[in-house]
Amino acid sequence: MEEQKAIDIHQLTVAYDAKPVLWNTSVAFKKGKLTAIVGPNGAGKSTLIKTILDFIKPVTGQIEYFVGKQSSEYKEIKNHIAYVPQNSTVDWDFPATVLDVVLMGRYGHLGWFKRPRKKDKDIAKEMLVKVGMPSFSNRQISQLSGGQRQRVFLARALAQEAEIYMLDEPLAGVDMKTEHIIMDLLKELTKKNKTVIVVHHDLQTVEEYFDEVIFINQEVLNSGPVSSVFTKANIEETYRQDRNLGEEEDT
Ligand SMILES: Nc1ncnc2c1ncn2[C@@H]1O[C@H](COP(=O)(O)OP(=O)(O)OP(=O)(O)O)[C@@H](O)[C@H]1O
Repeated sequence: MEEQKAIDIHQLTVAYDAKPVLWNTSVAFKKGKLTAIVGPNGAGKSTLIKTILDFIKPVTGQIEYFVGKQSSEYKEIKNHIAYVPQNSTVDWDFPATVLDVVLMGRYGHLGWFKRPRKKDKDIAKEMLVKVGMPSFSNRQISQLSGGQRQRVFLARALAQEAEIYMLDEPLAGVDMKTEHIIMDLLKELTKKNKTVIVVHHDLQTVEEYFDEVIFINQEVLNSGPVSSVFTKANIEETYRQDRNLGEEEDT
């Protein structure tokens, strides 16, 4: 049986200030799988995620989203995609409690009055238990460590009860215990046939953690099951210095 797609990307080119950073990229993310996006700094990994999330408009190309069977446009399915941004890109001085942040994940589920109901609060609290932070509900987010912040953002994504989860470097700067908590929760999602896409930097753990891998360096160079695609040759091709033109120009 052919595997179902969650997201299908066709010939995507994305540019900043008319300078392309992703070229003619075609790739599919499989439903119910845990996929790693790997590639060197500046390869376009975050750009790909942000384009999927409609934060950036591509120069050319299309993205199809499959929530259920039919292909849809982003605006129709946006509540079904949860996003955990890179820790470093978030303003953590913003005055909000941990529970406020996790409740933001419920926004797409709120009714006419846009006020969280008891059910939303219960789900948010349940997700804080899942990430091992039930006693942090009333803590200001500015008063959290890096690993705790990652877990709060993961709890927010889980509270959204989405179909597709996109995480940009969720393991950056976290200790081994937190890394295992995060990866166990992501695996649990795929067991419920949810799709999980992770920008990942640690090549040592790709085989242990992921089902699928996408090698990217300004274009998708290889993609498929980790068992067949995560090879030395593909790693070397992706991380070859002379490939990363964007990085070299500024140095
Ligand atoms: N807002 C922006 N304006 C202009 N150029 C940008 C912008 N964001 C990213 N870039 C450039 O686009 C290229 C791809 O960046 P991107 O953040 O997608 O890479 P990445 O693979 O996620 O890198 P990293 O592993 O370092 O996070 C880089 O050359 C970067 O300098």
